[in-house]
Amino acid sequence: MIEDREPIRVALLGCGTVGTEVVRLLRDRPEEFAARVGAPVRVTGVAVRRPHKHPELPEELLTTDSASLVDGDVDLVVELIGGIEPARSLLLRALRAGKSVVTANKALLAEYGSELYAAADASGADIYFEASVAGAIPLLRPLRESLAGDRINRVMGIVNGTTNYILSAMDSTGASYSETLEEAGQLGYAEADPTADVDGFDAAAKAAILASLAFHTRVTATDVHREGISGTSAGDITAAQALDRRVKLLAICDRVTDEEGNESVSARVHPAMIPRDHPLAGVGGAFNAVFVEAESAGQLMFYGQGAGGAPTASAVLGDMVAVARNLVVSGKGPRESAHAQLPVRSMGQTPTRYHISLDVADKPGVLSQVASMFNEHDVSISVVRQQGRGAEASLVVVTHTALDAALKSTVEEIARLDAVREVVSVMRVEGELS
Ligand SMILES: NC(=O)c1ccc[n+]([C@@H]2O[C@H](COP(=O)([O-])OP(=O)(O)OC[C@H]3O[C@@H](n4cnc5c(N)ncnc54)[C@H](O)[C@@H]3O)[C@@H](O)[C@H]2O)c1
Ligand SMILES: N[C@@H](CCO)C(=O)O
Ligand code: NA
Repeated sequence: MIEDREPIRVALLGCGTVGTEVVRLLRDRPEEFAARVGAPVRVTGVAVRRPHKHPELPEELLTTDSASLVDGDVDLVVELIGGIEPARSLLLRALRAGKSVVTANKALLAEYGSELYAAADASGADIYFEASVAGAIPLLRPLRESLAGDRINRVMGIVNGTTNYILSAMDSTGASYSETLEEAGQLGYAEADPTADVDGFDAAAKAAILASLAFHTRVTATDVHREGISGTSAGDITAAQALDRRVKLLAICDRVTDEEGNESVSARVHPAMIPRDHPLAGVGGAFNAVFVEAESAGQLMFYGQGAGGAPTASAVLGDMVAVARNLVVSGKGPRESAHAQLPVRSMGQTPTRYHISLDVADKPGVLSQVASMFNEHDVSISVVRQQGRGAEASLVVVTHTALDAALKSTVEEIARLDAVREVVSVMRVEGELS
């Protein structure tokens, strides 16, 4: 009988938005979990900061002493505190003692992932972290396991719900960035301090995790070029609409092969214009979606709820079942795979495409002056649109692919031309043939 087996003892660290849902789901369906695992799963302690805030939990489970909980008789430590410390020390402590770990902590993994993997490897413990990227969406397990026999060339997606909510609202209502951010806060999407979301830190940590798994290379958050959406204006959104495009904050991880066949990787987070008929353009509100392009599998798309208590708890519970099953059969989950160790490109050396919208003087020769700047930097132009507006005219240029540094310096020089009154919008373009 399953219920007669030794239970898998779980320590939960942190009981906030996600932790509360994990506890609820475990308590609602204990028999189902036992049947799927092959042994009962029992929470033996919950570390919290303020026990009086958790009247829903039996008092004997609650503790403020996380370290003693980790050191006690537990088989699995589930970390839902977030941030670097004390999460890092607590997880290292657990792993070094041979206790497996499930975490949703992208900030920690993106900075100290290798340290955690090494500790897990040394003691034979498991580390699972599906909830850390794109919440409920099964994405990391497909990368770590299902696609382990393929060769991934690109991972591109929307991995932050808060910013996607803001950009979607700006696109549909024409509202300004600050109005929409306030709204997102009221609806509970944006964090109390929304910096991690709107400045792209959250998405950059996720991009580092995705690039590491996709390219079997250690990529940390500092390797990821990061631009948030605080500089995205209603003018950028309108400029995108005029070209039948939408602005999305994208995390993009690429395998880049140079002319000599040398491979490297690049990882970046920035707003980009994508065609309105691109599947990522239709991802609205706080949803996430990620495209994976693999050599044999072709294009895959993962879509669903990337944030929120219950959706994120679904991913945590899936990982808990995986670890518990491994414990029952004395198996092991996947280890770190960083054998390729490809060099990481700087943003300047990453191939991108730009959309540039300019207010220019409406007189002859302006177009050729602008065009010659692109020529000088060896950047070729894909689309040019010029529209007269009385004394002023607007000029829109979309380039072909070039190195980002060349595109950036071209724009800087164009901005200095006398005939250019204002650079209205500069944004990268993704999701179409160059
Ligand atoms: N909320 C989401 O939508 C979501 C989605 C994906 C991943 N995550 C990740 O899940 C983790 C938890 O997020 P959350 O939204 O539940 O955060 P939260 O702030 O709601 O919960 C964290 C809890 O940990 C507690 N805590 C802080 N320090 C502690 C300590 N030393 N010991 C014990 N408890 C402590 C806090 O009091 C709080 O209750 C984070 O790593 C986050 O990035 C969250
Ligand atoms: N703040 C994050 C939570 C999920 O990681 C978001 O908005 O996507
Ligand atoms: Na996920």
